[in-house]
Amino acid sequence: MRIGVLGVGLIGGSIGLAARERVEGARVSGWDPDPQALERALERGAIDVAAPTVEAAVADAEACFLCAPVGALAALAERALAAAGAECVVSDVGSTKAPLAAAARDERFIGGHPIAGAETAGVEHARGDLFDGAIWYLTPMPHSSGILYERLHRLLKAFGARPVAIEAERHDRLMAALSHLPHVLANVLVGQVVAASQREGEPIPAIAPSFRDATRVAGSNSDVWVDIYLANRAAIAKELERTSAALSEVANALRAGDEAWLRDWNERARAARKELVERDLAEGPLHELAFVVPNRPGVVAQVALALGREGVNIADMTLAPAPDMRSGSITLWIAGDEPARRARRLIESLGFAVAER
Ligand SMILES: NC(=O)C1=CN([C@@H]2O[C@H](COP(=O)(O)OP(=O)(O)OC[C@H]3O[C@@H](n4cnc5c(N)ncnc54)[C@H](O)[C@@H]3O)[C@@H](O)[C@H]2O)C=CC1
Ligand SMILES: O=C(O)C(=O)Cc1ccc(O)cc1
Repeated sequence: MRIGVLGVGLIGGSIGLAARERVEGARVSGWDPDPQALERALERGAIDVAAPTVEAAVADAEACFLCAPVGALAALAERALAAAGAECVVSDVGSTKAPLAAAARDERFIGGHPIAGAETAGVEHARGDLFDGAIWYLTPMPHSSGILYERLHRLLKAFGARPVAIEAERHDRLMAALSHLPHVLANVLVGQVVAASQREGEPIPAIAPSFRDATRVAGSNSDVWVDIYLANRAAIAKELERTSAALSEVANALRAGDEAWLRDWNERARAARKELVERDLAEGPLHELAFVVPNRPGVVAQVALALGREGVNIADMTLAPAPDMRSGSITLWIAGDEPARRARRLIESLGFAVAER
């Protein structure tokens, strides 16, 4: 499979490594506006070929990933889509999806976002196993090609990831809370401790483990994060307002010396964190669900989004058009008895009869 990677940094480089290590016959063509980054990607074995232009990297690709900072993605998508063939799926890895709204009008474009990474930058830190077990959000539109969605899903599975469909706007609101807020808070925490040290006229004698854990992502790659903050500024600002309100509530309980409130608040946080972390790890026996759908645009996106919305993970999928091309057979593999039951109910509620094999 020929794969184009535009922007060969931490994430683009990891895609290149994952493809070259795990996808039979993969040939990765990379491009980056920074010639040194491109050279380092070649040295690291993250790409097979250093392409001289976007067009050359994309020319005969079957899949193309846009891996530049979010602020550069819209223009890059336009260029890549103009150069890509009719059968090439074009995706991106941007941490926010709103900037790709125009590109998403093309049936070959399916937005994406791996929830894996690091506070580091550049291909030096890229890893072929970076996406193992990681959720990889996909944002198909009703007009997105079902065939290309399936190809992308399969490729991401080969990278070790767990693709999950979600609407672009929901994705951005969710990420504001789940990823962007922790990055803002890490920066604020560092600032608070520096200010406390100055106020006390004391150097900080020792860094507590809790401080180290909670501030790991402080000051992450500015080239990437300033773009994310700007692209999702309204949703992040809203999250910060909610956070301020929550902090005020804690401050009030502290001033009042409200032991019962503090105990209950702390217990609820422990239980909620445990549930969130364990839910991420939950797996189970694989169920194979097959159903026939009419061959109309949007049907794959409709099914994938319905399951994604209810937290049902599609472990694997295949799509087989009938010979007359008027219908197609979709097979989904769902891990866990309860998620499989839920998936079946959801698919049936969309009007499709499900057979379990
Ligand atoms: N770092 C992380 O943990 C994660 C990052 N992302 C997203 O992945 C994307 C890339 O981030 P990283 O790989 O971490 O950054 P990076 O800084 O390691 O790599 C970015 C690369 O893009 C190149 N670039 C800059 N402008 C470009 C353009 N116009 N066209 C093509 N390439 C261009 C840079 O030269 C650099 O090599 C960002 O959109 C980010 O939001 C997504 C998930 C995780
Ligand atoms: O290092 C971490 O914990 C991260 O949070 C990495 C990360 C950064 C940006 C993303 O859009 C997704 C994941």
